[in-house]
Amino acid sequence: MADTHPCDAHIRHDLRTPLNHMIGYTEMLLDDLPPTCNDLLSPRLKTLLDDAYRMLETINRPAPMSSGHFDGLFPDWRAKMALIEADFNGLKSTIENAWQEACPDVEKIGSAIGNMRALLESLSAKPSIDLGDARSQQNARETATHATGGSGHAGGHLLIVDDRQENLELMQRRLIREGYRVTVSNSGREALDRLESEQFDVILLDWLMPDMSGTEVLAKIRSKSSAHEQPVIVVTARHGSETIVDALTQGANDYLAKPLDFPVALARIATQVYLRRVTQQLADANRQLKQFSYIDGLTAIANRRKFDEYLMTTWRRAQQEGAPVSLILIDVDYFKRYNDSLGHEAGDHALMRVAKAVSSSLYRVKDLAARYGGEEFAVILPETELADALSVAERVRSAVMSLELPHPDSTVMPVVTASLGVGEWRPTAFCEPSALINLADKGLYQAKASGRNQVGTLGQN
Ligand SMILES: Nc1nc2c(ncn2[C@@H]2O[C@H](COP(=O)(O)OP(=O)(O)OP(=O)(O)O)[C@@H](O)[C@H]2O)c(=O)[nH]1
Repeated sequence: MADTHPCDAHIRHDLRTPLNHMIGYTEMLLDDLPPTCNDLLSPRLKTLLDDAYRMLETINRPAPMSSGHFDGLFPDWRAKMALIEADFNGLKSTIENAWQEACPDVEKIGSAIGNMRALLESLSAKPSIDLGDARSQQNARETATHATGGSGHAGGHLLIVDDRQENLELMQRRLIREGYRVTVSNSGREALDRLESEQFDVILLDWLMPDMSGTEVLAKIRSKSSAHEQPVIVVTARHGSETIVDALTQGANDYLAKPLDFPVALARIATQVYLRRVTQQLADANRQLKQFSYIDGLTAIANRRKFDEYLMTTWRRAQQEGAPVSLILIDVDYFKRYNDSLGHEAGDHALMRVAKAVSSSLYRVKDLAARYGGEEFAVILPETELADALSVAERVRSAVMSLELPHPDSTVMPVVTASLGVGEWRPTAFCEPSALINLADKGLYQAKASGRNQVGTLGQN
């Protein structure tokens, strides 16, 4: 239903608040009734709920309530209020006689009814009703405090943001019973502080709050996380489509209207929790897939694609910082002969061992060993000068030879050996990584030409 005037909306909101509390506590009591007193108390609670919902219909009725005398605008309120009070008194006397312990929240229902009566009386006492008065009287009666807590199963971690303590308490208790972990904040500011250090599956955000409105809180949340990353369900007492459209266009994932229809609220919360989980799983799977796409299937070290990307990243950083980059190219000697004499499977096995020897020879996290292609490997050494690169290359050469993999057909040694080429470059603005690859390749050619199983270099650019 659309509110007819902004003042109407506020007065209706103020009237709905104690009524919603009363309905919420009554529904909870109904849910929790022990079987022994179910037959006795359940009809009384249902009658109370029916009358409360009738009152709610009247409050939501699209008649202007912001000007004129309240009794003229809402003539049947006394009769409706009296019915609710009579229902409650009957309920209370039954409970007091026998079921006090089973119904711990009955006093909360009573105090919500008391608040409702006081608000209606104060509106009725005015010569003509006025928004400012209605709000300040209600606010004076209800102090907003905050509470945190809640434990439960891994149903999801929820943050409820609402300036009304009763709203927080009601929702928190009901959601905890559904298996959620629930944290509450009584202001947008406090909620934003929490978000700095805590993660929530879903945020239930009250739209109308005094210090920082739901709109502002949502804007701040969306400046940091998308709707996929941080679902937000706006909870609004305004039923007009304008508010709902506003909330959704500002990035809310969904909305709930007050008074909360609890089963509907549960279904919507569960949907958002589920969607967030699925989105996270998808993101994890994509991350993993990306990792796999960078790994060589045979040797399990970085593949050529990773090599190309990492060399480019290293190159760009070195351009900015004026740092040197060194590269080692490694070629297994006479590997065709190895395959031919011992078989392709033995060749695969040898390549796996060589890859392990190369990567084990690197001590810094930022150094990258990759399979460059076939029986060729490469090592990228960021921020490394030629002298240091030459000693890493020597370590690699020695590690390969020390594997002592028999190579009956090699004219270098009777074991698998490798030739290595090393280059160092300080990249300037206009040169590309291919220059460094060419330099290292010339070093490799030199190593081969000089008899293999050695490190060759043409130096630095
Ligand atoms: N088993 C196996 N062999 C491979 C693999 N990739 C490339 N090779 C073989 O490696 C050999 C490389 O041969 P060449 O390029 O002639 O080089 P080489 O025999 O090492 O000779 P030099 O480089 O001059 O010492 C080829 O026979 C390829 O089939 C692989 O994944 N597994």
